[in-house]
Amino acid sequence: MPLEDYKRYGRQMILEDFGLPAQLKLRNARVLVIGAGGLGCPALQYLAAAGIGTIGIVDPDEVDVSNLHRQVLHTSLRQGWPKVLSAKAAIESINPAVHVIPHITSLNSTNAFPVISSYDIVLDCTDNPPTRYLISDACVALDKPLVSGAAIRYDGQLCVYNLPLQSGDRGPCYRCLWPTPPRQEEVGTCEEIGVLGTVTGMIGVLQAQTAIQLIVGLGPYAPNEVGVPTLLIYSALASPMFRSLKIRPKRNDCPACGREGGARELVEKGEYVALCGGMREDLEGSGKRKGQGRVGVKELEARRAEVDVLDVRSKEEFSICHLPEAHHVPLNTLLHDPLAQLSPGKDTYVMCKLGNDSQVAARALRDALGSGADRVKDVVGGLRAWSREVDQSFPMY
Ligand SMILES: Nc1ncnc2c1ncn2[C@@H]1O[C@H](COP(=O)(O)OP(=O)(O)OP(=O)(O)O)[C@@H](O)[C@H]1O
Ligand SMILES: [Zn+2]
Repeated sequence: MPLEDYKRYGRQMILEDFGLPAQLKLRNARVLVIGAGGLGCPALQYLAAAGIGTIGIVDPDEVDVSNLHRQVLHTSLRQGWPKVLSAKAAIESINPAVHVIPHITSLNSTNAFPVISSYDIVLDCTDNPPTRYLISDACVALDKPLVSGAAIRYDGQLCVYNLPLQSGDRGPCYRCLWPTPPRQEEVGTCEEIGVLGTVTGMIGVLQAQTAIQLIVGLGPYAPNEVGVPTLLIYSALASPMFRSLKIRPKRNDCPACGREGGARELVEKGEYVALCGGMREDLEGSGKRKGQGRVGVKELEARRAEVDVLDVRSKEEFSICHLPEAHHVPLNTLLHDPLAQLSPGKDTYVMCKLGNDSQVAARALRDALGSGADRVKDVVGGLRAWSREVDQSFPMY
């Protein structure tokens, strides 16, 4: 090891059960981090600082200002950079000895095997169910331990899937634990429902720590330990904040890890988006489609004085910004008693941030109304489209 590295890593090398051998294991290790966002950034930061020799990073996305409260490797000056290159630059300034391999691409069923195969351990730091199933299946097929993290709102989870056990067998995979994908309406993104930066930080750091322990063989992953797979549940608002659940062994009927070759076939079939309920076709908020019962923001602008504008966002979001004439009814209140929210004799234009919840609300209002339902419209693209197409000074969050 270079002389300087004795000093650089001295504080961790003197730890019991660590020493020079552990440091050399870290240097020889190859770790793949998929997603350089809220979880990936803190994970990468600590993996690099600890001296992991080779780190691959996969992400197709670019740095946006809305990432910076939690994606701590990216900076204001690197807005617009590919996240992978921004993370690489940050890592190189922390520890120039780390060899960073950039993969500026989305992991998909075509590239999963070639990308993952040359690494020893995989960290799932992504944010969507189709990718989680794909990563898990590919790790089962390639026999790689998978350190999986998730965080949303004030809550997070951590689990090691496909964990090598002392018996020679493997722990359960993601599919064993979550055989059925969540319904689309249960899946919210950070953009839609929010996340605290320190929560993704907690889970990302735990992912890095778990990877280090797996590489070195520490604690539950020491060679003489049984290595019981657990699901760690973190909730910043709960007391205690951490709970740990022992999870069941792998399922014999798991389509991925329950039979030889199953996982490989699943990756090759590549039906991940379909498995998770297809694209959010009818709930997409891109602002492009204007069907029956939908209006664009230009029409809202033209008619805002004569219609009733109903804003169905949460009270927190409404307090951040709203149209002055908007009348506020959070989605859940509206769904509880749709008709109570309608102003008589006026057309109602329903809006939200992106144009997803407003569709749900408008549908409920129309169903409740029966005849005359066409007086209820939802505003395509929501306030995001308003801030882009009508009033650029309107705050967007
Ligand atoms: N299939 C995939 N392959 C590689 N990276 C992925 C894949 N799916 C998601 N990601 C990346 O995982 C990261 C997840 O980060 P995070 O959850 O913090 O969300 P974000 O997309 O950056 O932000 P926001 O949801 O606020 O727009 C993102 O950078 C995203 O591009
Ligand atoms: Zn399984």
